Amino acid sequence: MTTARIQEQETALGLRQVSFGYGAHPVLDAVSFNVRAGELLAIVGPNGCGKSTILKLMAGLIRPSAGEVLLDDLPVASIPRRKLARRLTLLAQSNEAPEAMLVRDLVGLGRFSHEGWLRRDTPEDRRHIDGAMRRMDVEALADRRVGELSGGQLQRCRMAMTLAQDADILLLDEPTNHLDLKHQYALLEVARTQALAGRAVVAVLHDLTHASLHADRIILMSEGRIAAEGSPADVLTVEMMEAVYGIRTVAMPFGRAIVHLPEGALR
Ligand SMILES: Nc1ncnc2c1ncn2[C@@H]1O[C@H](COP(=O)(O)OP(=O)(O)OP(=O)(O)O)[C@@H](O)[C@H]1O
Repeated sequence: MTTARIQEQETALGLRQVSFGYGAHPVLDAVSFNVRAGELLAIVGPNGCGKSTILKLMAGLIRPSAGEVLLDDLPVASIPRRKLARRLTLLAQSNEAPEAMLVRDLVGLGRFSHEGWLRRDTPEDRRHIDGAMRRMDVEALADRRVGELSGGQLQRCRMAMTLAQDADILLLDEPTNHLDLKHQYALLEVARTQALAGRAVVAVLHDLTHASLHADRIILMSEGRIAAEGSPADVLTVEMMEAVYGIRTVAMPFGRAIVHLPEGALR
C-alpha cells in the first residue's frame, strides 16, 4: 500500500447515529464521528463508557442496533471478512493466539487476508512480517512460543501482527497495555508514523498524557455518548475531567503534552 493510494481513496470510516446495547443493556446512544486518512484519533473515557464497543463496531464484529457504521459508504458489517481485512485491522484487548504458536507465525497471521488459499509467505509477505517485527522490536522473539512470552512481549508481537496486515485503517484497543515506559512511547511513535504515512489510526487510550502527545484529535466518551471532541487542548480541560471522570485535577502543559494530576497530589 502506498500513501498515494490511501490519499486517493480518502479513507473514511464513520459512525452515523450509532446506538448499541448488549441484550437489554444500552451501551452507545446515537454516536457519530469519522476518522480520516492521515490522522491519529484517540478515544478516551472512563471504564465501561463504550470505547471497546466502538472499535468492535468499526471492525464490523458487531452490528449497531440503530444507525450505521460506514466504510467508504458501505456498511462495514456487510463487507466480506477477507476483503475488509485488507482495509482495516483491529488490535483487540484480549489475546486469542494459541499458546504453542511460534511468534513468527503469530505475526504472519496478519498476512492472512493477502494470501490465496494455496500459497504462503511470498517475498511481499516476508517483507511485511520482517518490517513489522523490526518496528516492534520483537525479532529476537521470532522462535519463541506465544505461551512463553511476558505480557509486554506478547503485546508487542500482537502489534507486529497488526502492522503486518498493512491495512489502511488501524483500530488499536489500549495498545500500550503491559508495555514498559520505553515500549509505550515506541508503540505510540509507530502509531503516529502510521498516521503520518497516510493511514487512519484510532486508538483507545487511558493515559491522557499519551493522548495529548500523540493524537491529532480526541473523542472523550461518557456513558455511551460523546462528551467532547476536538484537539487535545480543547478536550482535555479541567472542567471536562471533573464532568466526565468526576475528579478535580490540576492541568500542566509540557509542550504538546497535557498532564492532569488530582488536585492535592502536589501537597
Ligand atoms: N460481551 C458483552 N456482553 C455484555 N455486556 C458487555 C459486553 N462487553 C461489554 N459489555 C458492557 O458494555 C459496556 C461498555 O463496555 P466497553 O468494553 O465498550 O467499555 P470500555 O469503555 O472499553 O471500558 P474499559 O475502559 O473498562 O475497557 C460495559 O458496561 C460493559 O460491562
